[in-house]
Amino acid sequence: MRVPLIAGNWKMHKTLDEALSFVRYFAENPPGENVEALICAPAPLLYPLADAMKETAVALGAQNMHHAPQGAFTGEISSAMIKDTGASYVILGHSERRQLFAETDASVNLKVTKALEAGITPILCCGESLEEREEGRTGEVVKGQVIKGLEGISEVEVPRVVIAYEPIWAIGTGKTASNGDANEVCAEIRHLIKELYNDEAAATLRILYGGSVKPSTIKGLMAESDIDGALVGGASLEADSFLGLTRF
Ligand SMILES: O=C(CO)COP(=O)(O)O
Repeated sequence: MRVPLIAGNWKMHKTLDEALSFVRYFAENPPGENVEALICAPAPLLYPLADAMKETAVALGAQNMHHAPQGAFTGEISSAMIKDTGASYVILGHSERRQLFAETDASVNLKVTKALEAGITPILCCGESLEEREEGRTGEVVKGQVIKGLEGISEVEVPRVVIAYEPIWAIGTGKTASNGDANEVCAEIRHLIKELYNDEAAATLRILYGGSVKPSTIKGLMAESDIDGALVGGASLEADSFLGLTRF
């Protein structure tokens, strides 16, 4: 049984005060039952949030990491640093990082490998651009990103990976893939995992949809066969809205 995962990606939002008041709200208003709720916060907030979240049923994640254990990489953070904070997830290969910070499938693959080694759950992001969708290349692009992102990951480790399908054209635009279209791509990803690994890995690995998900749209998405949760930007910033996402 795959436990649904509702993950908020705060991106570059929130000061410490704002983040702590968000968490205080959760101490009083727990997320829905039988759902794993996760906030992926900016790096400077990880230590104080881990401390504040001890009282809540919400897990904590980072939004990126470097693959090297340490070194001359100004501005970067390592898997050990993330682990030290108490965070247990990391988003890797988000389309914003691929587009704005020149991340490649190869660099994302190194990060996925190192996150697993460190005992941190990687959320491997994939998704096509509008142009790629219009050219009918969605499946090819997404599968390529997943194959390359998982290169060298063993069948023992792969069930621990979370894959997030986020069509680029749906991120922050208010345009969402239809439930059926989102599910179709998630099902293709699951089928690919079965081909690359085995039935058990495909049945265990969680696949999220992301792109303008809101409390009003979560129920329909979660009713689909191959969508195991959501990776949410804008609608995860307000505590009440995030809470609504976990109660579908
Ligand atoms: O990029 C996203 C989550 O990682 C999606 O962002 P929005 O929910 O704001 O569209």
